[in-house]
Amino acid sequence: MNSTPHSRWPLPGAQGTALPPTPPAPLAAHPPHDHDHDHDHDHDHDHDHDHRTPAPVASACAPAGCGCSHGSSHSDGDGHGADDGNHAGHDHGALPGWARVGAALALALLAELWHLFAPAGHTWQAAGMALAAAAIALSGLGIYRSGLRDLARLRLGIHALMAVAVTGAFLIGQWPEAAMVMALYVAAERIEDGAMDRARHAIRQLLALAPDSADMQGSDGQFQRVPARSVPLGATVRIAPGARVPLDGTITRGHSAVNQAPITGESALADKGPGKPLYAGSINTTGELDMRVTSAAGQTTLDRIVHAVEQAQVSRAPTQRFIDRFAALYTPTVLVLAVALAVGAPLLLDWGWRDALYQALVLLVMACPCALVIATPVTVVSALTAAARHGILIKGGSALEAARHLRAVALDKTGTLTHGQPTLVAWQTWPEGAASATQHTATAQAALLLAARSDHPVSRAIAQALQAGAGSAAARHTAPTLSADAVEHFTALPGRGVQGHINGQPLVLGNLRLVQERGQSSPALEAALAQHAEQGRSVTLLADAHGVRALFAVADTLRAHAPEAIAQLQALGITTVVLSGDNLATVQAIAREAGILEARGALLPEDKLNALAEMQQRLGATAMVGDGINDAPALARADIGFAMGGNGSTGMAMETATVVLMSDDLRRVADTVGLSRRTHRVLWQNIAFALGVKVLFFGLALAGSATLWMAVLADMGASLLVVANGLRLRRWRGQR
Ligand SMILES: Nc1ncnc2c1ncn2[C@@H]1O[C@H](COP(=O)(O)OP(=O)(O)OP(=O)(O)O)[C@@H](O)[C@H]1O
Ligand SMILES: [Zn+2]
Repeated sequence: MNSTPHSRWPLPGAQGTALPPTPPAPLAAHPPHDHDHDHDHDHDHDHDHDHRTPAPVASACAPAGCGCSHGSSHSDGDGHGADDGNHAGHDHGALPGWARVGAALALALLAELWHLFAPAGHTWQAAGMALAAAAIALSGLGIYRSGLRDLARLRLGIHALMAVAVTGAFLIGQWPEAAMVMALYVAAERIEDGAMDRARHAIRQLLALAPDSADMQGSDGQFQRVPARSVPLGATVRIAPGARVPLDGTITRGHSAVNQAPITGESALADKGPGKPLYAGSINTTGELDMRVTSAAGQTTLDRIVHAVEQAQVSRAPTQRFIDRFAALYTPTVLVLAVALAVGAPLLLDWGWRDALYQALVLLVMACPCALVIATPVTVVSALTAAARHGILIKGGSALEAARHLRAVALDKTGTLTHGQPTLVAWQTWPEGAASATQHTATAQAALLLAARSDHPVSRAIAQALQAGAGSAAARHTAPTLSADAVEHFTALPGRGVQGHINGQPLVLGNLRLVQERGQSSPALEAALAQHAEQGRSVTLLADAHGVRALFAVADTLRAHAPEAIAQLQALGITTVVLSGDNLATVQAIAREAGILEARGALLPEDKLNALAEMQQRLGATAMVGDGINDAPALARADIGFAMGGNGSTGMAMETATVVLMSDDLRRVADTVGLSRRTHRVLWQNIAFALGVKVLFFGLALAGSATLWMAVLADMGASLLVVANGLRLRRWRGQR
């Protein structure tokens, strides 16, 4: 339970995350780039990426070396990790700018017209060929260069195939077509490149929501507008009504309704006052607020969301790995077929060698798996972005794809089904009525001291309530003397409570399990506990060496959307189970309220892990939803770990989880499953379509009636359609 927004954030790439290792340069190292995504940024961003990420950046390219777009055209497949630095430059060398592509297209068109209308004769013919050659040179030099490099390494990249196809077509007298094919191919690559880039950087638009300047209080007490980047931690910043919050902070003065949609995806306004966290990018609607800055520019929750999504895009989704493997086989297979056609058709089918060669060249162009290969990353990246915008931070394509297989969801109780902010509703000394007034006060003091040392929600509830009592009572003057250091040998007992010595006396504050283990339980005590448990309250006991001295009952409230969320999961055919460290009767009461049929209580962290493994065995793929340190092992073990990311969650849980629910809204679990199913549908629509087009052209080529530029246009058309279909996911809205 940390209290500042920045300290309880999943540190992308920190130990134990599902993210790939964080590259050394954090977001903050690129502040100038971070906000300029409105103009043509292909270059900046790709370079940005190339040195920030160890893996190929969501590059769709198959190991076989498809040259297909995505700002990368990695003809040097396996060289990615090794020579990141220089392939960035080489990629862009392969693709000329739009001006040159346009000029090449115009020249190719001219060559085509020349071919049709120019009078016969060697001079005219030669001039036409020169036009075509110019078009090819303008657009295709980079392709030739990387194609040759691939050939030299005995790798059959699409660039090599294109170079061969275009040269071959030119040589067999199809020079206008050769020119058109090269120009169209390069144009298509550029378009895909841009689309992929836009999809990948759509998440960056979130960053623009945090203003670049802040009204900071100077040493003279006056507020002055300064660049947000120069605001130090701890500074006071004022946010006018209607303005956006520039940095993360804690409110020090004022009350207002705040729209936190960029962070939580929740456009419902949150009422906030002193002590509450504010997130950069949120809109302050009604009142003026002052806040103490808790995270510098580049380190805000918003920055971290964007960074986490970008990291997620780097990791390859399973479908993508499958397509990559497929593409690696597809290209050489088509190549073999092309050679077979060129050699076999004249011998076996009596085709003219020119026709056979031509159709073989068509097959070479078709060997490009572009549409197939771009279909997956565009779709996955769009889905991850849409999810982030709705407060679902998915840390990798694998989790996105896995969610649709979920058969069961295990939920933690405290902080997940409930708000995790219990309050003390009753306390009494034990045995009942035996304590004098002084003993009563001393007991409260001891419990307060122990509880105050712990971050556990139960302890905090006890400490808060007893503190308030102590502050107003006659005991006020004794409180300062027994300060926190009055507790010696303080230890947390996970799943049980805490222990420590006060005035040399060993004391424990914990649950019934702890007291039973110490042999200090009794039927009377357990009966008293059962009464509270029936009402969903958790009971904590204070005990010394001689026995139980007091009993504290805390109650937590069910999250508003919990019953609806559980119903949604059940409607999806997903079994829900509560796994809690709290005692069983209490857990059962809360589970009943939420509509969950199965409840397990009194679980230690390792028991939670075992319970989860048992669910995986019995029910199939199981997710865990949790918020606490005691949930971390189960979150890691689960097929998908969901962490509550809003108020009160522990950084540990968020680091371990593969999905963080920024809004603490349990309905997002069902939403994630829905998005996963939707993504899966789009992925396979795309794959089927891209393959269908290839099969169609295959047939046409074998029938001898495909033309080169039809093949290129079809490849381009298929790529564009597939990209458009994938981008549709950016508009996904969840179930509401
Ligand atoms: N620091 C503590 N102070 C007081 N009680 C504690 C403390 N730690 C654990 N307990 C007791 O042990 C029980 C189990 O704790 P644990 O942290 O494993 O689960 P929890 O967070 O309360 O519940 P859940 O598993 O549903 O989140 C708590 O319900 C509480 O009664
Ligand atoms: Zn292609």
